[in-house]
Amino acid sequence: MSSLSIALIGPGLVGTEVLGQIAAHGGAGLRVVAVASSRRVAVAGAGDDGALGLFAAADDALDALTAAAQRHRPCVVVDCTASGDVAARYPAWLALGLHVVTPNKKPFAGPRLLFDAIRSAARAANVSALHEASVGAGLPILSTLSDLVDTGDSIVKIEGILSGTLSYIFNNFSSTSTAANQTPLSFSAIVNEARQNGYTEPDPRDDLNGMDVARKVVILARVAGLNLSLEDLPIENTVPEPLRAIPSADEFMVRLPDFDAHFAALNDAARARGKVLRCVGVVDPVNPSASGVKLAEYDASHPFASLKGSDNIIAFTTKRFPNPLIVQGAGAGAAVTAFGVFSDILKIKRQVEYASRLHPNTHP
Ligand SMILES: NC(=O)C1=CN([C@@H]2O[C@H](COP(=O)(O)OP(=O)(O)OC[C@H]3O[C@@H](n4cnc5c(N)ncnc54)[C@H](OP(=O)(O)O)[C@@H]3O)[C@@H](O)[C@H]2O)C=CC1
Ligand SMILES: N[C@@H](CC=O)C(=O)O
Repeated sequence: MSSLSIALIGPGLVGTEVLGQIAAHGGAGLRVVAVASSRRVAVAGAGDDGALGLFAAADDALDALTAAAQRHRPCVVVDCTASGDVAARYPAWLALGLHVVTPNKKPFAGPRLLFDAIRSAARAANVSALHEASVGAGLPILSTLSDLVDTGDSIVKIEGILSGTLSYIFNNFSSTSTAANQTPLSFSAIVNEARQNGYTEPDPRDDLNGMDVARKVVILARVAGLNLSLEDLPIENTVPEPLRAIPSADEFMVRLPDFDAHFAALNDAARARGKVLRCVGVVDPVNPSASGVKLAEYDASHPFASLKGSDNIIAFTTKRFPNPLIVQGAGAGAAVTAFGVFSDILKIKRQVEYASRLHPNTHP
């Protein structure tokens, strides 16, 4: 018996993996009642055991998904897009009594008004809007931060490598250049690998221009109780100026090798000083103007210098943890991101089951 329905938007890399993990777990007691992309939707019939229909073209795919979600409450809308338009619908979904789970950063890092509207709509309708995977993919970063804040700790600083893509790029770039017996991989070749591995945003410039990290900095700051927005942050943009306005991501990738020498020079200059390049995000509640995204050089002995693969590392310095509490592990890729989404869904399922034991005949 399924106690919770799923209406999933965005069956791309992450969305397909979420559906795959649910199926591989025998359905996990969940029932998928709608799947929508930008122009197509498949929905289940109105009856309790209606199967998911064929994926059909629709101008109003999200309206059809919303109607199916309402018919099958309690239901979680799972947003696996990177869309601001989809994000703008969260307050309405929550007000309808639908839960929301997402790895999308835009709803929580965009306009402060939307962030506040999401939180107050969720409170008013007694439903959840969970987004663990929006920072650090499947790593327990937002849940750890919420627990620290909710139990009265004071956040002194949050600092870390928050991009799986930039971690992968700079970990590999510094290591291939320093190994004497290895042909160094070019910057553009490593960016291409990160894209093929599923670490980048749909447009890899959203990683390279610092915006993905900046969004994570804003989310961390807001969950920590600070009133910070993207406009308040200095953000270091590593995309070469002539490539910033190119319309398509594919064309950007074709032109990127023209700038390999520029990136090799940056890397070699750091190396000559015995350092490596790393892109770091900082939330500093004590001195908010020190918050931001920077490309900095680190000694080889620094914990940020020895990461592997797409690892993220986040250090929470707090009143209780003057020696920081550290969370580290793979911070991008379909499997770990879908794990973060799936585990948020299961948290809601447990709440729904508990509530229905306490108050049979009511939902959500
Ligand atoms: N990749 C990773 O490691 C991580 C990703 N994330 C986040 O996960 C999200 C998904 O990323 P990813 O799977 O790589 O992206 P993809 O580009 O692979 O998939 C995006 C999906 O969203 C759909 N979509 C886009 N716009 C709309 C819209 N307006 N209405 C309905 N559907 C829409 C697309 O459908 P169509 O083709 O029809 O446009 C596509 O199915 C992003 O927010 C990303 O930041 C978070 C953590 C880690
Ligand atoms: N593009 C992002 C994906 C996860 O948020 C990253 O590289 O970290």
